[in-house]
Amino acid sequence: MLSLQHISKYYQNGPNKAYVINDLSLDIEEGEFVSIMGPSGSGKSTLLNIIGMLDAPTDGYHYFIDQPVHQLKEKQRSALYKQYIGFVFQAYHLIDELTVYENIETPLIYQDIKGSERKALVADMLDRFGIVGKKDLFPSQLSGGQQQLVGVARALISKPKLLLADEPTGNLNSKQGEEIMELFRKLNKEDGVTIVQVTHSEKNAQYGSRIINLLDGRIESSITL
Ligand SMILES: Nc1ncnc2c1ncn2[C@@H]1O[C@H](COP(=O)(O)OP(=O)(O)OP(=O)(O)O)[C@@H](O)[C@H]1O
Repeated sequence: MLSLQHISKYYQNGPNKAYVINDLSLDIEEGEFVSIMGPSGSGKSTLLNIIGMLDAPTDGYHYFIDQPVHQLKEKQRSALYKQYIGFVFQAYHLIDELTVYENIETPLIYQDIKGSERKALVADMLDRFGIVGKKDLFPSQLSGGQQQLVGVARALISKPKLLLADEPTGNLNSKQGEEIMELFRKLNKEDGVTIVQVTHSEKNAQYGSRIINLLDGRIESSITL
């Protein structure tokens, strides 16, 4: 599904280059559920953002669904992202002024999907996530776990092939966190969604099929579970 080859990302620090990702190569197959771990500052979020095309590497080759991402123009990258990728963030990134319903609907509006179809898709998603009764509430009126469910529902509404999650349970209590992990497991096993998550939790990492440990912007180990 994706291939990173000799990827580096550095920031120019006076005359020095501060490497955040250092000559990293990684292939991820369709259907995998990969957990990225490593100490703070090891480059986990940067790597996830590069995979999700939200950040561009300074060097290297990046292929996604056979497209050479490193050669694409911004507009083409953004079209690829919209078609194939869903992103879940630790801090939810919901829009405060929109209701639950409207938050979930937003990606469909960007995809120019017509009103009646949007309505049916959002209704399905609300039903599936058991949040029909919350649809007219605003994010601030929900618990953290419920907000993250909305974040995941929004990421999934456009049926992405690749779901990226940066510490998706970071702000949740352990029960809420388990629910999100169970949901990811189901999405991966039953719906075939490829998942890459960044996590500090060994327990959450075990939900996946492979654990990649980063250290100083390099892969220290890759363990298949
Ligand atoms: N704009 C920038 N300029 C300079 N350095 C940066 C910039 N953005 C990120 N970095 C550095 O990149 C390094 C890796 O950051 P990243 O967020 O990828 O780490 P992480 O492993 O996800 O950390 P954490 O677990 O704390 O979230 C950090 O040392 C950070 O200071």
